[in-house]
Amino acid sequence: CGMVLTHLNVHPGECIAVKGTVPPDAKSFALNMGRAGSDLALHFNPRFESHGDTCIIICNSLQGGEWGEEQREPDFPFQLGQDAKICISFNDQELTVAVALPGEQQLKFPNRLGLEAIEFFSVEGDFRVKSIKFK
Ligand SMILES: C=CCO[C@@H]1O[C@H](CO)[C@@H](O[C@@H]2O[C@H](CO)[C@H](O)[C@H](OCc3cn(Cc4cccc(/C=C/CN=C(N)N)c4)nn3)[C@H]2O)[C@H](O)[C@H]1NC(C)=O
Repeated sequence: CGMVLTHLNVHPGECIAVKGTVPPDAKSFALNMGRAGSDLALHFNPRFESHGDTCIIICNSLQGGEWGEEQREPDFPFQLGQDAKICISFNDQELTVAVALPGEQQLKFPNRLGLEAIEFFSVEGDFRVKSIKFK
């Protein structure tokens, strides 16, 4: 039910810079990127309180509609009610998610799909996008 961008053709070395706000009552949001909604190199899912998880970032891939093995990141830079700036880039080895607001944190996730271009990008759940820039 969130924003969906397609036909993006983002290549290694370029980045997707998303700015937005986390609502004060947020439970969870997700940034998804890859070839299509069912073919994600990265599902980046900060959980404030969801699925029994509290303040943890879940990363995973989705191939042909099947989830891979979760990567669970306890370093949690997001704060309820605060703005956030998230820059996503990738190469043949990994995807990098740099959270520049609040704080400064980088998170890496293997490029399991061997993705060569990010065509699809979506935002789901409790995150109000203010701007998206392609750099
Ligand atoms: C312990 C039992 C077995 O283990 C659990 O098994 C679950 C099912 O596999 C995993 O959960 C799954 O994990 C996946 C990643 O791996 C995806 O995140 C998936 O969600 C897909 C999905 C996305 N979307 C859209 C969306 C995304 C974010 C927020 C909202 C809406 C927020 C509404 N806002 C409110 N209410 N304020 C909506 N919906 N579903 C989630 O179901 C758990 O992690 C896992 N837990 C552990 C500890 O292992």
